[in-house]
Amino acid sequence: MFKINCLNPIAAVGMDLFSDKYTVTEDFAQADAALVRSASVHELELSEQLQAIARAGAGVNNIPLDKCADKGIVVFNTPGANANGVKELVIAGLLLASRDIVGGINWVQSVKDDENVAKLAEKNKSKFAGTEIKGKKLGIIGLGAIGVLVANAANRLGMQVYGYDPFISVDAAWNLSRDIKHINNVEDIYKECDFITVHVPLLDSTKKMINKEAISMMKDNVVILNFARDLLVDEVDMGEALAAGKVKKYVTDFPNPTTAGMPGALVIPHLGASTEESEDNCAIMAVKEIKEYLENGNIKNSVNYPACDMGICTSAVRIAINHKNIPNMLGQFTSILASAGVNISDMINKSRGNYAYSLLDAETAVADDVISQLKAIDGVLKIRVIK
Ligand SMILES: NC(=O)C1=CN([C@@H]2O[C@H](COP(=O)(O)OP(=O)(O)OC[C@H]3O[C@@H](n4cnc5c(N)ncnc54)[C@H](O)[C@@H]3O)[C@@H](O)[C@H]2O)C=CC1
Ligand SMILES: O=C(O)C(=O)COP(=O)(O)O
Repeated sequence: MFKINCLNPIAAVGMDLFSDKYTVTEDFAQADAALVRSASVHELELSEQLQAIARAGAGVNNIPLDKCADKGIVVFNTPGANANGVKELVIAGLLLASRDIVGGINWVQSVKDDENVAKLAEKNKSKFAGTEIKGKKLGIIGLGAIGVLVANAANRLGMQVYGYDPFISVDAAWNLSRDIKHINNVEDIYKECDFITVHVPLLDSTKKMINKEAISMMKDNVVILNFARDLLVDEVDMGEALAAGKVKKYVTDFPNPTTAGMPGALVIPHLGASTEESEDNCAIMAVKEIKEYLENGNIKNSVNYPACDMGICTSAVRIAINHKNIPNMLGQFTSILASAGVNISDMINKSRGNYAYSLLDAETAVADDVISQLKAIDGVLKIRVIK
């Protein structure tokens, strides 16, 4: 029986995929695998029993990836599963920044009991007038699952779209409309665009990428949208740029003590992925990843271990070994098995950075002391007999 812990509520349509071989535990310390959305895993103790964590979503900055890898815990995310939800909110953000829809709605509430509300509206509506997005220049930093959808949608709404992503994947490039202007230097986005939206992961290399220096290169009255992570933007610099009138609006999906009351900021309570469809898509993908890993040892969409697929085990035994990516690991595995008279029918070994993963299928049962010998090899982080 596998024990699953949910650190956040996970959509039922995903949880329902767990068969009667699984049970849900309230206790993270007892779990074989955990599901999480934005809850932080950084402070949690990682038990020996924990095999996998699946992030039902894209950003994995709430999970200590290297610490997990070092304990042989495979971390997954669900690439693209919530991208449409975010894209739609970004389009809403473009519109909310262009016309004072929020101010107008709040104003109506302030006169809602006046019987002349209709006349008052006609008299006051010019205070909330704005501009259209058609024809304006939109710069997109990060053309992954979300950036590409935003680019194509904004293009269809008549915007001139500029895209920057030095690490764009082949798939993303294929999906990008040919109308998107390919930018090689992010400064060209800063200098040219009326709207700039950021869709990169939070990494050391991207932290505070939108700062005083970047903003100083931008057009006056620029609108900046951040549906990626608050720490990508130096929000103290942002507050100053809004106060100085350099930035017209800062649309962010991340309330915090700096942004929540910031004049000129439109702050949304992290709703990008909070749609029924995105929540369902993420839950289904995350649960399938965990099941495939626990039941067959196969790894798909991991962010700290290599992809690895040896199908379903048809031999007597399957052993999964999470280990360091150092020389002679396979040599040691095979010689220990050979000395024990175990014939290997199939095997696979994949590496990613400092970590590697091996699956070995054997034709006969493998004794516990042989597994103990494998476990004792220097560089082995975790070992499981799956079947
Ligand atoms: N507001 C919300 O609810 C949500 C927010 N997010 C955030 O959005 C981020 C992006 O999500 P996805 O598009 O699904 O991820 P993704 O991994 O598909 O795309 C990220 C893209 O950023 C690019 N990139 C990395 N460093 C870059 C740099 N320095 N300059 C330009 N491009 C760079 C990568 O090459 C990749 O193409 C996530 O990491 C997460 O933080 C994601 C989903 C929901
Ligand atoms: O997928 C992401 O990166 C998100 O930011 C979505 O977060 P959530 O699952 O809505 O807490």
